[in-house]
Amino acid sequence: MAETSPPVAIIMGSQSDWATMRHAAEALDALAIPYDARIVSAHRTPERLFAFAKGAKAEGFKVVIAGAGGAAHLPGMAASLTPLPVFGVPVESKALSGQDSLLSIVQMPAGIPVGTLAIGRAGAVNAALLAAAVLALSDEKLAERLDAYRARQSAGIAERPSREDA
Ligand SMILES: Nc1c(C(=O)O)ncn1[C@@H]1O[C@H](COP(=O)(O)O)[C@@H](O)[C@H]1O
Repeated sequence: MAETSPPVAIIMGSQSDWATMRHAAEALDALAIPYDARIVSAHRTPERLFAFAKGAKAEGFKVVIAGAGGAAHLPGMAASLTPLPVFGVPVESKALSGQDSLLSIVQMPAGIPVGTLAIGRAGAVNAALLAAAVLALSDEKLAERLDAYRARQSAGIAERPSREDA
């Protein structure tokens, strides 16, 4: 099948996850990496999950970023259905502050890995940066953009703390 999809799929269990997952999208934007963002739920849209994950590689995706909260089965189920690398982002839940999401994603049985990130925004950003690092292995121009991103980040950190917040 012809490769038509962008390299990164960002999937999430619910519209409510976008507030977190948009940070992954913004990090990919900053690196000029195209992506497709979709709502896919192992619980609420299992057929959609199955179709997406079974077809993701043939569609042309290279990496999947999957964010979910609470009983966050989406990343693990996606990983069970695709050979692509899956990075899981635990979305912060109201009841348990994302501890439930984190443990649901990180405790995969040996054999079906999900690269699990931190809870919330930092995890979403870092999932995008890990996806970028994977893609940069075979894309020299992207590797340069990733280096520049890190250099800008370093340059933006003051050497001494401002005392204004004290
Ligand atoms: N964890 C999952 C899955 C899944 O794992 O398939 N599908 C939806 N959800 C999660 O339910 C939470 C609440 O969803 P709503 O805000 O729609 O009630 C979301 O964080 C979503 O990721």
